[in-house]
Amino acid sequence: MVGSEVWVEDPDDAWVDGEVLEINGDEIKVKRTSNKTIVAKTSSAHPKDPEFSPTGVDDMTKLAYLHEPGVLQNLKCRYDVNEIYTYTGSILIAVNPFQRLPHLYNLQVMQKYKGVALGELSPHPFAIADSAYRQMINESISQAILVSGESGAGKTESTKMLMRYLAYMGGKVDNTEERSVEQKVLESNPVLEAFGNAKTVRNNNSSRFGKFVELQFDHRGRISGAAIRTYLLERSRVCQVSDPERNYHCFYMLCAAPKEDVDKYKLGNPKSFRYLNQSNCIALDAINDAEEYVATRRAMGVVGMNQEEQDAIFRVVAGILHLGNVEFAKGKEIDSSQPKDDKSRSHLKNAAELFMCDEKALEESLCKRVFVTRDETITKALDPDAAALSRDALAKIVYSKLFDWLVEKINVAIGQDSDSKFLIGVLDIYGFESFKTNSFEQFCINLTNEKLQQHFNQHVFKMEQEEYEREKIDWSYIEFVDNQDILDLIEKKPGGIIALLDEACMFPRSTHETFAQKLYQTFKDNKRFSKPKLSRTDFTICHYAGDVTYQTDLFLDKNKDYVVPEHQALLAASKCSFVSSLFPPLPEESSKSSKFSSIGSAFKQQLQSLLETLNSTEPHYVRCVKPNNVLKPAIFENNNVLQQLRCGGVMEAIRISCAGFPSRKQFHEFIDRFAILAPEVRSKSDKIAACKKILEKSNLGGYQIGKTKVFLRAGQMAELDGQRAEILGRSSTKIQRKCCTYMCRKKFVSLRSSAIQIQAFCRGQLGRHLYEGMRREAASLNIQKYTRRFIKRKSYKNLWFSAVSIQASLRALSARNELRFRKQTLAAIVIQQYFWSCYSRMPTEAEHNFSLSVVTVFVNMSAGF
Ligand SMILES: Nc1ncnc2c1ncn2[C@@H]1O[C@H](COP(=O)(O)OP(=O)(O)OP(=O)(O)O)[C@@H](O)[C@H]1O
Repeated sequence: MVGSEVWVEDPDDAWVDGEVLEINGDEIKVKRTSNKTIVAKTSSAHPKDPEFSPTGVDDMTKLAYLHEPGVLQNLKCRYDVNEIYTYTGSILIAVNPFQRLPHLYNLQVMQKYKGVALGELSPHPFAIADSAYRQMINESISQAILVSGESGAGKTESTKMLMRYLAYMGGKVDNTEERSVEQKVLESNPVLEAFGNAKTVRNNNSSRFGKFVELQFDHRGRISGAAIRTYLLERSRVCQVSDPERNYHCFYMLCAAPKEDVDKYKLGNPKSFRYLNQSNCIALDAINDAEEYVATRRAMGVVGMNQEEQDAIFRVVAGILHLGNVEFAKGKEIDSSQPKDDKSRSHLKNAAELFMCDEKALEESLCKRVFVTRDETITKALDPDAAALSRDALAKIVYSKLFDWLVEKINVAIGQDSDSKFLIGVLDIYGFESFKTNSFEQFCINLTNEKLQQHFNQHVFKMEQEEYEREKIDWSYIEFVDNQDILDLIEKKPGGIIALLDEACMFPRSTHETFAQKLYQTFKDNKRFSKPKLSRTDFTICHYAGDVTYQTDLFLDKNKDYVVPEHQALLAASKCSFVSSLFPPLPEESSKSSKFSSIGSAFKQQLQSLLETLNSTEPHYVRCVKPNNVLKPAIFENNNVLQQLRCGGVMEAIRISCAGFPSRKQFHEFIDRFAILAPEVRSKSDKIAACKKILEKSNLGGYQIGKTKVFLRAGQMAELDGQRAEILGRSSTKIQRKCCTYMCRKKFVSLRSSAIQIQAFCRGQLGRHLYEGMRREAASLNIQKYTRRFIKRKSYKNLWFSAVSIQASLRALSARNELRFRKQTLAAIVIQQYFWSCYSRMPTEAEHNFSLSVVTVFVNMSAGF
């Protein structure tokens, strides 16, 4: 509808939103918020929820529109606020935050989730683990938690959280010295990571094997035993590492070990070993290899490996490194080979010492091959290239046997409980892979994912059915999407790809070309199989998650799980009991009959048994998503995430849901949202009747009313929203009109009253101004008068005061002068009398003058006072 908000496909951002400007047949014109206009196919547009909350919903099934863009928008807006977990029903989607969020996983959080129903608290792996644990206890059914996702998506981290929670719930309070089962299970992680993890372009700590950990519980719900099953360790990495990846962590740890260990194993700089220096990446920022070495040895102790065993393990690891440095040159005989130089000889010697086998025998096993025919035994020399291949084959088989031994040892140390009542299995397995070049490993990985996908589809389908049954609605017509045809193509016996590969491996003359031809012939009409136009040996399988083209070049070699008899004999004869135990003598029969055993078939068997276990459990799913390829926080790449949601089956789950009734709403939510279509229902207390009335008025068909929810077919929610938008649109026009009138009137009235007020004010102001002016003038006259008067008075007063004070001081002065004169006169008379009395006769004139002068002096002197 023109004016409504929609999602349309976009090559860069997967889905973008905008407002519909025009609809022209099968094309719509959409205006984006950036004002950019785009044209898209009407069929590819999806409605946008006008009521979508900016913080999203914690369960995708609560979305009004359960479609790709809605799912993507919801995950993105939650990721933006570090809400990395979201449910899709009971499936947990975990988007890798690429940053530590410790507050999400502490003990308090574990306590919070204990015993709380799924969905009551925010989505979390603890909630999934708790739900599995409760279901196991309450319903006595074994459980499985399947964690999947592409490399670096966070499977191993999620698995650790799940295991921690299960250990917390089922752990024993044990005061004995002996470590508990759950401690051993948790400590097995660092050991398996040291030997089975490596840095890859996609993950700095990538598990190069699949893992199924089975926790066994007693009738009280306590962990009583455990078992770890591993799948398909990537062997080729031991000899071949491409830049900027690394080999398995244990090699670097050992090179960084304390000096006495490094000396003991004749090691040194990792850059000096060919199996490590093919890549420039040696040290990792986030990993301290020396510390990891110590931690790994400690963990090895916890899982029951004694010092002697630990020494032997690292001796074998060092032996492999030395073996890798043995290079070959042409020997004396034609097409023969021998160690290239003294350096190679010295490494050969070191390898022999570390494997505790005979040096000469080691050299022969690398440079020669024995063929047994019906009549005779022929020894054939190998050329330098073949000897190098033989060396690498030996390194790979030793490492793979070592890894199997570690897993076995851990299992023995943890201990199985044969009386256990139920188990909870946690599967951490590689997700679907599709690279530029895909080899046998990708083929096996994708087979695993097809199998798990089928299991997942069946489960989601079952859950849907259960929901419909609970709600008592008719679900009979829902179609089930099945990938059985792909599984048949790969593993059907006889005639599947694996069977044809095994056949090819058994015929000595087969090559990857003949194998590919056979595939093209056999599957020319299979719609899941195709031959790429420009290739003679590749083949493409149309997997549930998309097309993958495989290169057959190394399929035959990689499928052969074959220990060269010379290698077997050499190491079985090792003086080190640990090494010889890795190569127990083969049963007489198998060593004679066929030297070939198929990795593909063995893996298929392993998967079969895994699926059998899973089928006997109630599954729970954790889908891990890697939001970007730069492994950094806060970057959410739509296309990338969408691809993973498709591969991880999340979109398939949604599709299954869409096949039935993808939109469902609780009665009260439905009424809240759509009562506008039938306003009279607001007064109804019967919610079902109210919902029915709304649906009747909207002229929809095919919907179902359950016991607590309304179930709508795909597209019906949009239809209802459209009707609602129309009514809202009409109402809003009416409201706008009324509002405009009201506003205009209000504005007019207020303007008018303002004008009047201004007029009145102005008039008032004028009057006031006049009055004020007059008042001011009067006041100024008064002031003038007063001032004058004041000045006058003040100056008179001052004059008067001065006169009085002058008078007073004059008077005082004259009085003083008079007094002084009198005093002087009196003094002169006294002095005269004195003189006269002195002379007692009439003084002479001289005396008289003298006394006069004395009197004068005296008078002058006193005048000076
Ligand atoms: N919940 C999380 N919190 C913090 N960081 C995480 C979380 N999940 C994953 N990471 C980060 O992502 C990295 C890759 O995660 P992880 O090793 O679990 O991926 P994976 O899916 O097991 O990959 P692979 O298949 O290669 O083994 C981790 O080393 C960690 O740095």
